[in-house]
Amino acid sequence: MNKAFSNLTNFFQHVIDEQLQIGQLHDESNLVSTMLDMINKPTKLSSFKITSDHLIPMMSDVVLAGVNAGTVTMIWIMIELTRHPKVMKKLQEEIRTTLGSNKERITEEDVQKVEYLNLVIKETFRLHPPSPLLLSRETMSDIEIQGYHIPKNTHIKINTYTIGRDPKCWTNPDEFNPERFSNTSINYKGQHYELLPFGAGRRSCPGMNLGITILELGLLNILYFFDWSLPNGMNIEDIDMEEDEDSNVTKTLELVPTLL
Ligand code: HEM
Repeated sequence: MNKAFSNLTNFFQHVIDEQLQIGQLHDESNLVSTMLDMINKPTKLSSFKITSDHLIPMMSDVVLAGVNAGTVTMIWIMIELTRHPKVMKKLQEEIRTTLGSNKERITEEDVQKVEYLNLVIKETFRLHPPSPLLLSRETMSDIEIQGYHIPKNTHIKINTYTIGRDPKCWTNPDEFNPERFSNTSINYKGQHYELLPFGAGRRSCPGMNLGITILELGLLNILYFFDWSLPNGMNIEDIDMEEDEDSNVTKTLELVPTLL
């Protein structure tokens, strides 16, 4: 682990050095450039000041906390779409109709235009939250929950995986059915405790908006330009639906793209 972190730190330092060499500050589309720019800007005494010590930890947050959860969610979405061809067809038709034909590139402006994609994302988060136990919490005082006494300083895990499949919260909870979200205001922003893929409260995910944008942009691209099928000889029943044993669940899936 030390070796892996040391390699990662060297890599981040290399990216920073490269950016410093290019010397093009004020580029808002580039995170490293933006942070370097903030280091040089004067700040009010009372506000948070970014220094060069913050750079590598912040880059590592973005890569470690940000890349895996989005990647795993995208893989689970593709798995569920492959297992449910009618949903895949409906989604691709809606994407292609909404965005129009002959598009050369999907851009951020296209994100959030496709309502059904949002339902598919919510339904996948419900069944496959990428951080099923969230971050641990610790009780600050003795509390009583449903007759159970929980002492001060107890570590608590919130099991969003089980909540997402709880029949008290969801009708036919094991069924993948994005339409269940069509007439409800339930979203993943931390106010609805039955769906908490980004957690809730002060320690909820600060990268939610970026995570959702990356997810939508990636999915729009792969679903607009390509049709997807399982490799020859593989059937829907052969898809492994087990989560890997990991608190930050990982997953793989092999699919064959066909360019439209
Ligand atoms: C689909 C994408 C993502 C999902 C599902 C996700 C999910 C989560 C969850 C469940 C937590 C724990 C929240 C809690 O315990 O209440 C968390 C924390 C965190 N996430 Fe994300 N995340 C995503 C993307 C990102 C991105 C893109 C970034 C950064 C660019 C990011 C940065 C972080 C950080 C720094 C924390 C720790 C916050 C703290 O300790 O206070 N995440 N995320």
